[in-house]
Amino acid sequence: MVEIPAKRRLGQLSDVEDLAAERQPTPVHENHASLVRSVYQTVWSEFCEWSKQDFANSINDLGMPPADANTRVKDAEDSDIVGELGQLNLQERELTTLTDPHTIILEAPFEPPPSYDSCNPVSNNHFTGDDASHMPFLPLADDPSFDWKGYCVNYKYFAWQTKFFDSNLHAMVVEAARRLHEQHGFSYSQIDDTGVLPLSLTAGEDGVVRTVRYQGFSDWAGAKSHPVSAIPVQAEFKELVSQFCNSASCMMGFCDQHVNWFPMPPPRPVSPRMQSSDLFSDIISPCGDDCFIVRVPGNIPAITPNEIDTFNMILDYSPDSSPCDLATICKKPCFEIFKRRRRTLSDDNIKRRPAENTLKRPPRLKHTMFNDLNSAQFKPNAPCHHKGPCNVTSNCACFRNKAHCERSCRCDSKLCTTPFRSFPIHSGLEHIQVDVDGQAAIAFGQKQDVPAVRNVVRASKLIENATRSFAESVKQDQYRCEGCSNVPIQRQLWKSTEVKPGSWGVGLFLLESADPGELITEYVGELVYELTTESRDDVSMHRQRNYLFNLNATFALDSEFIGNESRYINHSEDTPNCRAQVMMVNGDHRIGIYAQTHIEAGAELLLNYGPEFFKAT
Ligand SMILES: C[S@@+](CC[C@H](N)C(=O)[O-])C[C@H]1O[C@@H](n2cnc3c(N)ncnc32)[C@H](O)[C@@H]1O
Repeated sequence: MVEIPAKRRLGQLSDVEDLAAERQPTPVHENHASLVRSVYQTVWSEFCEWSKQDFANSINDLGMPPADANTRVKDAEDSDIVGELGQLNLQERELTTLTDPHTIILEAPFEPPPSYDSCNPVSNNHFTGDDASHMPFLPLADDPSFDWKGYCVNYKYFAWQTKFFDSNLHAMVVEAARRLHEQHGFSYSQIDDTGVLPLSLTAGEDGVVRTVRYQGFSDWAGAKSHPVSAIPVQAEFKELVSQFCNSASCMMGFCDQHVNWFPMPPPRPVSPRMQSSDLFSDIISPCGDDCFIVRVPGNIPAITPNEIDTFNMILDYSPDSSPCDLATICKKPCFEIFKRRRRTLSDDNIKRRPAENTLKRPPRLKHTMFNDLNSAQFKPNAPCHHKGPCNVTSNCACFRNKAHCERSCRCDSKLCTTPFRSFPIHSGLEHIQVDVDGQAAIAFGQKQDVPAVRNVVRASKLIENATRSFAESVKQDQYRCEGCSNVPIQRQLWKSTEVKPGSWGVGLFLLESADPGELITEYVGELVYELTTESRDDVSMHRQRNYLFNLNATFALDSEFIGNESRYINHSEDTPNCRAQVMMVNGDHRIGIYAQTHIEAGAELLLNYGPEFFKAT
């Protein structure tokens, strides 16, 4: 019998995977490694057997009859057709049967087009930091004038030496892990601890549990189901949660930029607050014929222990989810899930959530104030009066205090950075900010360095006046903040554009007109550190095409490999019609492209890249 280490005992569980491990029967084999080896070997031989047939089918799909065991692939030296075009004879069984060889000589009547790399479309910045030390491929390998030796200095390995992803190997490892987990009660870390499988399941970013999600798999019937869903939900849960962005001000789902900086805290079990009958009130329409609101649950079929575990785990963390949602996750009919929930969570033990209008208001502070963990050292900033964003150039207190803007900086009028607009009123206070719907007013006092001045103004008369004059000011467009481009950037209110041949290679053209100061688009790409900027520069300098944008003291934005249409905006020193501006948006620096003059629909967008750009390339 294998001893479960003390830290894995119930009541001291640190994570979901441990929980999953606890729910499984204790492994009965003395030697984990030999069991893992034997399961992996079985999977391996099943897979190889299947892949032979799969290979034959693939060849068949290409129009060739499947090769039999006697088929011999011709050696290169046997062949008299190597390097020549031939006609494929589909009637023949031999793999290399090509007939009627002839050579075609193409005379190139035009210059080859400049080589373009593919660029994946994205709508927001992605954090890359530094490129890995392995090189995916040698760029410009067919260009003798490229200094490939100099370029290689930036890397230690070729990717195939260290990071070669063999999807067949992944499929086998995942299937072996599934069998070990489901049939023998192994957790992922127990499997990894044996060191038998050729790939680690849990090794952070490179662990199969994570990378398997991005892989395409062949349709191997040997795996019980698709390998991704074959991973037991219990073990995947913690991994999945960590993929969500935990930045309160980020508006992107599956945000790639903050995930490493603001990791989600580990999930914690939640007490149920809804009795079974309460669940009906949340459903607007049935999810299908099996929905619990239309079908009376009768006898329900038995389910496997693993399915029960999955169901229990989801109830632990999300007990008040609708049965319709639970049914989708558990892949079971909705009425069945409802019945199981009622059986598992008895109404007698559920303390109902009070109806909304009986909710007790939490005690309020008398005044809304800053709440800083290090309050003794905390010095609120005076609002900025400089032009442009809070950055290294402005060197203002917001910038020096880092992230201070996100919490407190509501810049002075004409520089506001949130959905608030500022305007003066005659109230003895410096100015009042009213939100765009005119719902609330916040007063700023004369002395911004006293925290208490950020009181919510309670005098309803004042709010009423403020709201009225705000509405008037908006109508008259008097207080339009020229520098306030955060709202359009946050909401990605981009203009329609078109990419087509422009003044230099490909360019970007407006499809609708833009007025001065209007946001046209955001320059997005990879956030990279300086070292990576330098190594990427080797290629862009050689090609004379560069998509790097200096963002701040730490990062550059590179839209060479991922980006949006803004990467095609060409340069003009004398007649630029748009300008780039680095904005601090909810704590992140982002680059907005704004109209500098009135731009008619159809015009090419032109930006002044600045004096350094063409010196560098
Ligand atoms: C951000 S990209 C602009 C899109 C680029 N035209 C393309 O085809 O992908 C910047 C590159 O465009 C070219 N470029 C843009 N404006 C230029 C100009 N006024 N003079 C020379 N080259 C220019 C340079 O090769 C520069 O490195």
